[in-house]
Amino acid sequence: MLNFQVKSPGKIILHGEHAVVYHKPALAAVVGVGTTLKFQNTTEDSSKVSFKLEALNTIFEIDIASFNAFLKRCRSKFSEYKLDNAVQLLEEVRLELAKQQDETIDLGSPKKQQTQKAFISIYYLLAGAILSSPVKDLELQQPFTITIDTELNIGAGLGSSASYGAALASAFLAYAQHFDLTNYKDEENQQLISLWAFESERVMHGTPSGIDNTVCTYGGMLRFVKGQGFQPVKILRPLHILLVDSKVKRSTADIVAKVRHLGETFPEVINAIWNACEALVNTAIPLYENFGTCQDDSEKFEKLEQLFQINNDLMKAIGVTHPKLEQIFSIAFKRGFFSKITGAGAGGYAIVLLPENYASNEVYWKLKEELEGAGFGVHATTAGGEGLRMEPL
Ligand SMILES: Nc1ncnc2c1ncn2[C@@H]1O[C@H](COP(=O)(O)OP(=O)(O)O)[C@@H](O)[C@H]1O
Ligand SMILES: C[C@@](O)(CCOP(=O)(O)O)CC(=O)O
Repeated sequence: MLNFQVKSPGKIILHGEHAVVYHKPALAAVVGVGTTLKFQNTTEDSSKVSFKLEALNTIFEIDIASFNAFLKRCRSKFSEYKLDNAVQLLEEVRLELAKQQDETIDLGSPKKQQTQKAFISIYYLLAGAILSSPVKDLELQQPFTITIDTELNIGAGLGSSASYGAALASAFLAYAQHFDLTNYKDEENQQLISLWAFESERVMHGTPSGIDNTVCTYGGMLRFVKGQGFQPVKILRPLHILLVDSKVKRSTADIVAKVRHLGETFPEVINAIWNACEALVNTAIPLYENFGTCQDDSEKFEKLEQLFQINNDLMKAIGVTHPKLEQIFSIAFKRGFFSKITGAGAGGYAIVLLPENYASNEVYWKLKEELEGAGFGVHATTAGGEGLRMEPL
């Protein structure tokens, strides 16, 4: 196997977060920041493959002989490995890793839970890719090193987990010869990457909708309905977005559970909000699609700003705002910009819609300065660019 790297983007949800969990459509787009995975063959004489996770300051090592013994046990349990056995395989991986605590070298990271989930994903996706390989009885052979670094803040609504999962999935699937660097973009291969990235998402937060792994794999902007798949939204040019990090930590799984409880307590009220989110997504799509088709887009842009506002108010109604996010919204509003929660909310990132010529607008620089002065992380990017890509190193 040649040395290679994977660039896997993060994402924003433009509209429809939370509603998407209840099978309503959502609109998501990749952003210009993401995860980089480097696969390098090791020349040293080693009996281990190793994973350097820069963001967690941790190294995870897998002993080749014990991993192959694990594969052998799995092959005897699941006669022909298919994704239908995924639930069972994940259980086997959890048991195996619990037995192998010693294999983990923790470099003093306090982020134990994050680290544990990151390790489970590696073991699970590597085993899954090899067990389902078109090469019969494939095993781990030569030692290799995988280094993963990210520009995404973890657990903040930019899809760091899906970006991580898709990077791992593509690397392991290529290693297990499902495809190579020339054909990974074929439809069936992208489907496979997204499927395994979804499996990693299940490790991270239980019952993901699947929107994050889909958009991160395919890229662009897309309309997604849980259980039904997605359609690309054909945009003429990427959208300009300001990512604003509230620096408030939160867990997607906890917020989704809280919102679910609210919906169970007031089903009619909350269902009305999900219906409004659906109408909002359907109204927004033609605006995004037509953006850039004529010289003056100002009317469309103003409508999108209004939809940002309505969407954000709907999110506030389900209780997923935070005083720090409110501070961001009010700073942006004061300067004439529209912003909203993206992803689970209750912290994490807010997004501000930027006009085409924002960089030559003095008010934009004032906005940036004021947000930074208030202690927020600010990063201007585009939404709707390229999805996951693999290239030789
Ligand atoms: N670069 C990375 N390296 C290792 N693990 C990562 C990385 N990025 C994300 N993760 C994993 O993803 C989890 C975060 O998932 P989640 O709470 O859904 O956040 P997000 O909204 O950013 O996707 C972390 O606990 C960690 O296990
Ligand atoms: C709230 C939700 O709609 C989006 C969560 O996004 P994130 O994990 O905050 O990036 C949940 C989901 O789609 O699984």
